Amino acid sequence: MEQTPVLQIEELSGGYSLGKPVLHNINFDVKPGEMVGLIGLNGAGKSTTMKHILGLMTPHKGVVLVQGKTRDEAPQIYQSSLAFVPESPLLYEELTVREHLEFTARAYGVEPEAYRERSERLLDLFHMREKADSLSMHLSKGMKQKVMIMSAFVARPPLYVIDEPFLGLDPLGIRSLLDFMLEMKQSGASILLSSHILSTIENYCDRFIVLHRGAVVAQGTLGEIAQQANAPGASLENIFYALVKGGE
Ligand SMILES: Nc1ncnc2c1ncn2[C@@H]1O[C@H](COP(=O)(O)OP(=O)(O)OP(=O)(O)O)[C@@H](O)[C@H]1O
Repeated sequence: MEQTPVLQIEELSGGYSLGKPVLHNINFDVKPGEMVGLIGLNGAGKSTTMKHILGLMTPHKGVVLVQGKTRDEAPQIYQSSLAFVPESPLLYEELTVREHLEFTARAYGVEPEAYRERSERLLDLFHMREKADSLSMHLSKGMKQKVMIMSAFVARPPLYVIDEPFLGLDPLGIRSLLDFMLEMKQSGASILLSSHILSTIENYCDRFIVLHRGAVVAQGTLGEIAQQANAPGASLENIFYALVKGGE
């Protein structure tokens, strides 16, 4: 049976000014338990797509549905159904790591018992226990990124929107993140992940959306996009190259 998507993007055109759209007629969805990779060159429109999903930008045309509703139809359900990990960490300098986790847990209405269990596990998993009571302004770049990631995972929403999370993480952090995303996926969560590290995401994502100059030029499983690129059996990197070369 077809599962109802957690995220549906239908005919989305949008951007920063009405006369100059950045996204052109984008269609894709993310179903429960799926990890979908959003890939594209610098400036292809990945972050802009994510900003539309988060409701930070208004579509010029088309809709974004989370759990079947637009943000205007059900703002509270929409907002509490997703967590975002931005490309660059945005933290409150004078809050500690633990305070960030508590703050997010409260905002998402996480029960205290669940919060304790989740936060303890995340502190261990991301090797941040030693820094749990440090102010965020005293953390390294990678540690700040870890706080953003841990905050999203403490909330446990049905949909994670994750923008280039690997930059700045050490190899252990990357592995912890990938393993934890797999665990969330297995428990039914949906993940939309953008990254340029194609060799890393190739084996983790169920499907890929290839954006080029603001339009979807291919989407599907690795095998499906390989067919679309006329590159059967190729690696994600070579498929991607075949899809976007020429357009440059
Ligand atoms: N705040 C902004 N105001 C106007 N134009 C913007 C703004 N942010 C991005 N753009 C433009 O929108 C287009 C898409 O940018 P976007 O940030 O979505 O790309 P991206 O795929 O996330 O790229 P990257 O891989 O570099 O993060 C680019 O042409 C960019 O110049």
